[in-house]
Amino acid sequence: MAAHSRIEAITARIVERSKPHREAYLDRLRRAASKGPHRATLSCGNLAHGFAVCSPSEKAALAGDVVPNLGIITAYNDMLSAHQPYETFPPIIREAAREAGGIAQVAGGVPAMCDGVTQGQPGMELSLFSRDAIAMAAGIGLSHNMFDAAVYLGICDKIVPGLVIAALSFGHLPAVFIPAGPMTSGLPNDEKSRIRQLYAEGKVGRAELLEAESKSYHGPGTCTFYGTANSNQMLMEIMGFHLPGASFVNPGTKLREALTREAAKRALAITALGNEFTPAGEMIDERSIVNGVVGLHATGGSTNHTLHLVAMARAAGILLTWQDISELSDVVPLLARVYPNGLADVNHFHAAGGMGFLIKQLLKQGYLHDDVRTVFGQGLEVYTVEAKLGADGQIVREPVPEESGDPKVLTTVETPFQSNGGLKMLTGNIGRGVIKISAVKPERHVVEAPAIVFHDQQELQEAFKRGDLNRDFVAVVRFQGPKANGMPELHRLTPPLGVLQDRGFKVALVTDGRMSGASGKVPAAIHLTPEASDGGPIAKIKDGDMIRLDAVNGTLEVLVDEAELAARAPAVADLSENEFGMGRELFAAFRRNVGHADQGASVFA
Ligand SMILES: O=C(O)C(=O)C[C@H](O)[C@H](O)COP(=O)(O)O
Ligand code: SF4
Repeated sequence: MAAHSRIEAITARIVERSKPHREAYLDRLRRAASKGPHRATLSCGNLAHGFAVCSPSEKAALAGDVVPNLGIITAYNDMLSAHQPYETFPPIIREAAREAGGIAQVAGGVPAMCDGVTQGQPGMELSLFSRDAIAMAAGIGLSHNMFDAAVYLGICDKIVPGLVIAALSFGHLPAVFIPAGPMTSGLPNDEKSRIRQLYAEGKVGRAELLEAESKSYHGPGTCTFYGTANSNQMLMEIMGFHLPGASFVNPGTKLREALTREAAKRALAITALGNEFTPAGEMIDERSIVNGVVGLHATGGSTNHTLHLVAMARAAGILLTWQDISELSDVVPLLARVYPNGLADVNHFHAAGGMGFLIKQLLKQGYLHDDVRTVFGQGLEVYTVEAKLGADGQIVREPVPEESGDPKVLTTVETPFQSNGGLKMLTGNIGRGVIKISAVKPERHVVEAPAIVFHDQQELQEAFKRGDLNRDFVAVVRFQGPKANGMPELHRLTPPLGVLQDRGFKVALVTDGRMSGASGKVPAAIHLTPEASDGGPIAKIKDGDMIRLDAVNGTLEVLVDEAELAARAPAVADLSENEFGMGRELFAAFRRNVGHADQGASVFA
């Protein structure tokens, strides 16, 4: 079915805008691909180093140019529950490669930060920059140029975006992303958040809070809320980087291992040495990017992707804007209710029909481009399935049912939870920002209240503890942009602002910083650009100024006379504390060179 007319029109606009960049990108990619297989361009010395630890038969194979070699880029570490399962993946991939007549080598590792561990801590000021550092690190691994395809082991917030930027920078190579799957369900996310609010009010102690947190985050796998990490899994499947049905199968299961083996074999099958050559940079085009944005809206995905998708697209010469994202949100229905947009978690989403059901529903009314290339072949129709383990241990893929397994979690395109995706761009005299309202009650979509200005989230938390915030107000938390301090997530603001909102006060947040993909219930205008440290008007707001946040009409205004606002001297913040400690001194060049939020907050362009 042809794509929805508005989606076709927005896609065509992106194609037109991107043309010079995309054409230059594809030209570079095709020149690189023409030199493959890439080992043939290496000297004997290069090769000898590259296969020094391989077996004699592997050396003989790698010395030639007919046996495909798979590069593994791994983001394994024990800090992220989601990435810990990757410890055992390389030997499984190597064995699967051998079974398929190929070879696999770990090309390199990349760093991975758990935003849950660094949330509210100085380390969070490295989080966004870690995306581009991950892309660089993956590039270092791939630059050995020993490979005919690559598989990427990464799941969480900045890791998948960084790996996609690398995969598209090495777009002449096929790229398959291999997930490890979600943690099994523990303490429900809404119960965890209730305990957090009780702790913020001093009604429970640290022991009760730690018990609740530990019951929620209790084992290997991705945290089960629908934050940035699980939005990444959705994106990788709907954009065709995952195999069909791979995203939300729990780690440590036979099906998980079978999917890992299958992904390794599939990557070897789509190299230039075979008949289905699928270079990543040709596979991903404007339609794939639009499909990703559609999936983000249809599932109420993380606001972080208003940064990451822009940066990822740019790596393939595709220019995606917040206006595109906002206009797609206006037409794409919300079909999933997963925490923080509901009470369910990703395991419930998967059990209700998961990605196969979602893609089938969106294809039905042309919300997705079906005529796209994927690692599994041509078109998205083959993704309207559920992957299961057959009696012989092989993967079988069955068409998803017509009905949702739980209509309260995953609904049909005929009966959406909302007629739009709830991720809006905001414009006005404070600059440009974004707001996700899929988790905000309708009566809070418009907030007008006096500003209270803070220069970091700790100040707000202290004011809350002093009892100074029991009133209607808009918290303006500024000097949190990429040039100021790396644009941290300010997710620790969610409990106090949630308590005040539950007490009946009209509260909202306006910041040049970020929120977590797990944030949601409080109206928050985030990613304000230009940021306070870059001449942004947010630096001119004073305590008591009336702020009007209107998510219905997409506006954000400080209600101050234009001449007076222009005449005000911008506030200045002392950021000396943000320049050193916990590695921040290592990222000074990133703070100096990072681009605007609506350009992806990247150091690359
Ligand atoms: O968006 C994602 O995927 C996240 O990683 C979520 C946040 O970064 C949180 O920090 C982790 O959730 P909390 O335990 O509520 O702090
Ligand atoms: S989902 Fe977020 S909090 Fe959970 S392991 Fe990944 S980065 Fe850490």
